[in-house]
This record gives sequence, C-alpha cells and structure tokens, in this order.
Amino acid sequence: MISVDEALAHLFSLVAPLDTEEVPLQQASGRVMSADAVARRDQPPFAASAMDGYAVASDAVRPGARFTVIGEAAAGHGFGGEVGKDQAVRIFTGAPVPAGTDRVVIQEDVIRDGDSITLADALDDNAYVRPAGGDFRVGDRMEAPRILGPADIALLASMNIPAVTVRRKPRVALISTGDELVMPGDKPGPDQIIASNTFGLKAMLDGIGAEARILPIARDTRASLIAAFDLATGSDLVITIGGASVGDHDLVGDVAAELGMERAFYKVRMRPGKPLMAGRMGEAAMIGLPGNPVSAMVCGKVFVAPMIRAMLGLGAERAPLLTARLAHDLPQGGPREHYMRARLDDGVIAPDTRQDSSLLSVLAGANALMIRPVDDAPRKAGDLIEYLPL
Ligand SMILES: Nc1nc2c(c(=O)[nH]1)N[C@H]1C(S)=C(S)[C@@H](COP(=O)(O)OP(=O)(O)OC[C@H]3O[C@@H](n4cnc5c(N)ncnc54)[C@H](O)[C@@H]3O)O[C@H]1N2
Ligand code: MOO
Repeated sequence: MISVDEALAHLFSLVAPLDTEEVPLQQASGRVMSADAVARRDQPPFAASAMDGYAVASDAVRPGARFTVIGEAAAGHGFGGEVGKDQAVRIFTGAPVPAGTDRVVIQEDVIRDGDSITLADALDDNAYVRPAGGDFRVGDRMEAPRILGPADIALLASMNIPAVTVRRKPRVALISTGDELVMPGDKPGPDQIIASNTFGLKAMLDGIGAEARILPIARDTRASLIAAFDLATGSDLVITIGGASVGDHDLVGDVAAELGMERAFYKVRMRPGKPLMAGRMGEAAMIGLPGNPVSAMVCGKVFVAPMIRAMLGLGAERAPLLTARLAHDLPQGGPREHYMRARLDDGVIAPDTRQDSSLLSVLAGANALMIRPVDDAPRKAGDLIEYLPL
C-alpha cells in the first residue's frame, strides 16, 4: 500500500491544466481566471467629490468664510469653468472636482443664502476629494490564476473588462455501482438503499469549479459497468464509487482494466479510503473511490478536490492542513493515516466517538477531518494536531 502523499503524486501525474475559454463577466463568478486582467482606465478618471456640498479652494476655507456659488457639478456632468478664490461650485458625490478647487465642504457645514454660502464655525478637516487613479490606474493588473469572487468581478467591470479568460470547467462523470442502489426519490426494494455518494461528490466538486454529471447507476455486472464507462466518454475525470474492494461483486478494477485503464495504483494506507484505485483511461483520468459513503467523501476531499484544482491551473498541491489543540487524550494510532470526523470549536478539536465509514450523519455533523499520521504515538489533551477544515 502506498501513502496518501504518494497517491496524490500519482493523481497529479494523471491530470494537467485544461484549455481556456472566454466568458462574459456575468458568467465568471467562481471561475478560475487564467490570464492576468489589465485595467484599461484610471478609476476614478478625475479627482471626484466624495460628498454632496460645495467645491472651493482649500486655502480659502476658514470658519465663517463666504463664497459666491457660480455653478453646479453633478455625477456625469462636470463644471466646465475655472473657480476663483471667493467662489464655490455646488457639487454632488461622484462629480469631477472643478478646476481651481481641491476641497468639498459638506452641505451640513454650510449656510446657503441665494447665490452665496457661509461656512460654519466648526468644520471638519477632510477634503472629501478622491484623487484621480486612487482606486487603480490604467495598466494595473489582477493576477492569474485567481478564483473570481463577487468583488473581483466588480473590479473587472470597473476596469472596463467585459469578458475574461478562464479555465474550462473540468468535466467529471460520477458512476455509482451496485445492485443495492436506487436514486433518491425512487422506491428501494427490501434489500436496497439510496445512492448518496454521487450527490455529495457532485456538490463538492461543482462547488470548487467542476461540472459533474451523475450517470445512471451501474449494476454489478460487466455489461452494466461497460455501458456506464461508455456514457462517461468525453469526460476529463471518470469517478466510480463502490465495487473497489475484494468482494466477488467488486468488478470495477477488472472492467476498467479490460477497457484499457493503465493503473497507477490500488490501495492507500489511509482510513477511511483504503481501496482507492486510479489510472489513465484514454484521454481521461479515472479514479475508483470506495463505496462506503464517508470513505467516498473523504477521498473526494483529500484526492479528487486537489485534482480538480490542478486541472483548473491552481497548482498541484495537497489541501493545506491547519492545526488545533486536542480536546482529550488519544490512545496509540493505527497503521493507516486516519482522517477522523471531528468538531472544532474555539481552536480545540475533538474526534467523534463513532468513526465507522458508513455514518453520513456523523460526517454532516463534523466540521473538520482530524488527521492522525501512520502509527501515531498516544496523544495528550492540549497537543497540537493537524486537521482539514470541512
Ligand atoms: N474482506 C475485506 N472486505 C472489505 C475490505 C477489505 O479490505 N477486506 N475493505 C473494506 C473497506 S475499507 C471499504 S471502504 C469497503 C469498500 O468497498 P467497495 O468500494 O467495494 O464498496 P461496496 O462494497 O460497493 O460498497 C461499500 C458500502 O457502501 C455502500 N455504497 C456503495 N456505493 C454507494 C453509493 N453510491 N451511495 C451510497 N452508498 C453506497 C454499499 O451499499 C456498501 O454498504 O469494503 C470493505 N470490505
Ligand atoms: O477504507 Mo474503508 O474506506 O476504511 O471504510
């Protein structure tokens, strides 16, 4: 059996950054920008008022000073003329600050009487002028790769960039295998259960930028598995779930091999997730996840998510581990790297007492996978221990 790190190295060698495409900003949320975006304008393009009030020359400002109002500057409609020392221009937020002025006195600090204004006795000392290019200047860059969030998209729009170059979404095919499975909403027979793993994995992988398809459930026959693999044609990554272990009905490895899968590895020294397999199947990478629901989700988090990130050009790296203090003592660990479902509260982490890999309710209640290395020595409450946030 190989280690988790060795398995990840194999998995990264099966994938590469995908090609790119251009999408309009409206469709760019969550996509991975793959080429730097360069600002096409300064923002603001002129010194702009930050408040509603009166634009004046700052060196003429003193309590009680009087000015004659000679015009107006509104957002989208600047004041064309030059403003003298004893003159003011009525100005609104976002308007260009007129020539001859460099300060806006807010209207709350002004008494207006016809065409003249008098400044109040107590003035704050803020100029309320946003300098030209104060946000960004032409040529400023947003660097790739970057997962575009709402603020990035607003910034790109402001830079006058209507479309961005992004990585194509990795196409993932998810195949459940097993005679015992029916789809959610169907009526299970007396010996049947509901397929859950494909749904959890689709949510996980779509959430990080993939486009996952749930294929029809493959039955425990060669013909049914072959038909499912056929439906997966055109995918970048084919994921099977279940049928990976050593039972008489665990056919995935054999059928994939028959279809030309070049196996990179089978079995990883981890818990849960031991019967993991992976390889290359034509143009696609193939990964066979164990069927136990928690095993499939943990392998999704530890192995599949980093593969998706690598395909998106975000680097071939394991998910970063964080550390927390153990809530209580732990006995000697086992021979496999153990990803324990745990609760993390205020920097203190406690593994759940129930670690069976079938328990989705425990996984859904956890907010961390606490990691015990291979043959981990007994631990004391308060020890630092690594975890993956969920
Ligand atoms: N003699 C041994 N038996 C088992 C070993 C072993 O080393 N020796 N390994 C165990 C471990 S660890 C795991 S993990 C499981 C994995 O087995 P498979 O990948 O072959 O998975 P299945 O047997 O098909 O299913 C296991 C379990 O999960 C349920 N399942 C499967 N697919 C789904 C799905 N899409 N949604 C929900 N539930 C699913 C299935 O009904 C089984 O209950 O093998 C151990 N056995
Ligand atoms: O590896 Mo299995 O995934 O321990 O339950």
